[in-house]
Amino acid sequence: MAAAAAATLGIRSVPSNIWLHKFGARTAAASIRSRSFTTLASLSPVEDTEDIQLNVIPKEDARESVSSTSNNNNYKSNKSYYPKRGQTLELVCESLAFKGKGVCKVADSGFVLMCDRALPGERFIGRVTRKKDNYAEVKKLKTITPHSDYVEAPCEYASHCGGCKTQSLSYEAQLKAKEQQVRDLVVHVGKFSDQEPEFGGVMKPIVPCDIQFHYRNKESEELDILLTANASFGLAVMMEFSFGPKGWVPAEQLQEKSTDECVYALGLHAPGFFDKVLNVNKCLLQSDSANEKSGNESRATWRRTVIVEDYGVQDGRRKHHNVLEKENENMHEFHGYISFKVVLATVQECWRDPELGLSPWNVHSHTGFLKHLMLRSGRNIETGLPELMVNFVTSSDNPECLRPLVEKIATIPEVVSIVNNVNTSIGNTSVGEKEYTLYGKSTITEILRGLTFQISANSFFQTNTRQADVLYKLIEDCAFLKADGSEIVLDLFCGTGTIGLTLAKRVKHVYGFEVVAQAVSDARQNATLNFINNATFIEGDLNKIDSTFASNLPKPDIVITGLEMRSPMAFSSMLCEWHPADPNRPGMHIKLIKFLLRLRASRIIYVSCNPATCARDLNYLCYGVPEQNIDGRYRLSSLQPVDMFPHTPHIECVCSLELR
Ligand SMILES: C[S@@+](CC[C@H](N)C(=O)[O-])C[C@H]1O[C@@H](n2cnc3c(N)ncnc32)[C@H](O)[C@@H]1O
Repeated sequence: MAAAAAATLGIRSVPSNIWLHKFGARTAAASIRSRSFTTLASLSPVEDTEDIQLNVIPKEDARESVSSTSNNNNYKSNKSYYPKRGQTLELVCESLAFKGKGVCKVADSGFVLMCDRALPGERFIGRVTRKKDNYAEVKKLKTITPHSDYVEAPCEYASHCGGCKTQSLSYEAQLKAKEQQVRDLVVHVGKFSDQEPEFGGVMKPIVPCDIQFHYRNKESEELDILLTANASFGLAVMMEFSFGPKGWVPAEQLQEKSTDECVYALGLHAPGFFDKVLNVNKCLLQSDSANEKSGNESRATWRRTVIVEDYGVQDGRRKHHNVLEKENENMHEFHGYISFKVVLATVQECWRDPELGLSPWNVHSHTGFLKHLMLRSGRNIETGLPELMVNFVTSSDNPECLRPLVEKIATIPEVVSIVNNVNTSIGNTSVGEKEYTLYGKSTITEILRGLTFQISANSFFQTNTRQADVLYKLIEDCAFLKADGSEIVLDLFCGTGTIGLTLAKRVKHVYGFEVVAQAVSDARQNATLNFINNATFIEGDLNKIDSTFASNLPKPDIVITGLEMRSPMAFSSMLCEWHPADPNRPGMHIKLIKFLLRLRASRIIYVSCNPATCARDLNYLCYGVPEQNIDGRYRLSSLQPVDMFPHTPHIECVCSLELR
């Protein structure tokens, strides 16, 4: 069957490397070796090692011994080499993989080493920290030669915060790396052949995020970057801060910081640590470099200067509001940002006050009250001005404790909603079992593709509204709607109904499925708000469907599937073996894949923010799952990467599949 599919589709690679289903160390090495690469890990001693002692691997430590030396790296091996935990190597980063980890390879064997914060082209010394059968993780100890697309990272937290890992890579290089990553995954996981002429037409160049060019000065870039700071959140639309009992200060800054800065933190998680919170205070409030700028001052800088100089956090709000009211245009993200900054400053200013009796959540002892502060911005649909939702996530049900904070925040004009999500679980999630509205409304609004959307605290909404507009336009283009009102659209993972509703006016009916009750209720409300009466939203878990799923609905012509990235997936699907029936695997559940293959809608538009699982699911839909006797039925007609979040590892893909 697979062979037949290959013949029909033309662009499937010959399955000599079984990347997808049997990706053990041997196959990994073989597959990687079959690709051309010029940068290799070296075992040769490094001259300038200072305190870093490079380990030359003893023969007995390698599974297969290392032989002679000499090639570009003065090293040559004719056998595989597998480094051990604790060993120190000189490495060159070749490319970026999922989650922005740098990919390096051992000479000749092609054994893969992944290193956080290594950037393509960078030569560095790294220590192996974790070893798996088919790859190892490495901690960067020292850069020997930086990558060639180096730019100065504008944010002071760049090297410590878990969000914007690629700030010091030029934006062009970031785009190139993201595009390459998608291409690699589609070829090696999806098993589509990039050697076929059709591939060029299928794989589109990445769509950049134009926000890069909106605020040209460094200050403004810093704003953008901060707004993308918490990995999954985007530009001026949503930010999540965590409370912690002890602030985390990077080792190199310990000397500079006063000790009281380490006590009770509210900020961003240190990369890779669920229990370390980097206090975000100065970064959002500092004015130094804005004040240094003169003459050629952009509007953005001017606004920022106004805020910084005249906008006393407590007293100047009205003044700032007046400034905002005089402004219009498409600057609402920036306005939203300023409001974020003021809310954060206000909370930072008073939450530690002992009289309030508020304590931060301790992830180890499971004590404390305040877990997260979530800020979400939308737009007032009449004025276009930003409106903000402030969401306190607490560990227990005691909203009255928040009253003094609420009173202060409520005086910020842009704040229209303050809610409290109560999450009594010991986990770190922000969705509460209970939600209280402590001030104003329980939702905010946003405008997207000419429609108005209402968003609750726990409903998904694309976090970079400006780029979401671009994304949704691409989806609309891929849908090739007849626009004669005859088609049925099935919008899976519909969130607040955004994608389906943007198509609704040109089709017969939209059916949306979503697991979060609040989002379903928002979606229904959004249909009403936009006078759309041909959309039905249904609550349900798409991982738990049975053979009767959607059997009572008319057969859809177009299926949109807009998946979510779930946290623990990393790049494992690219490098590790996985089982297609594993219900915990991220991406689409195999039951859903089977459903789609049975359904045979003419077109599927698969929107994903995880190119690894996306590539795997595309493989299923096109080539089937031979182990389960499932035949593929689709042809990948286009794959469009989109950069929604510059400086972060995130990549969105819009894939169009046509029924064969
Ligand atoms: C990335 S969001 C996309 C939402 C929407 N398609 C959009 O573009 O705005 C993914 C959505 O899938 C929902 N979701 C996640 N797992 C689900 C499941 N098992 N069943 C149904 N919906 C799910 C989430 O609640 C979220 O609203």
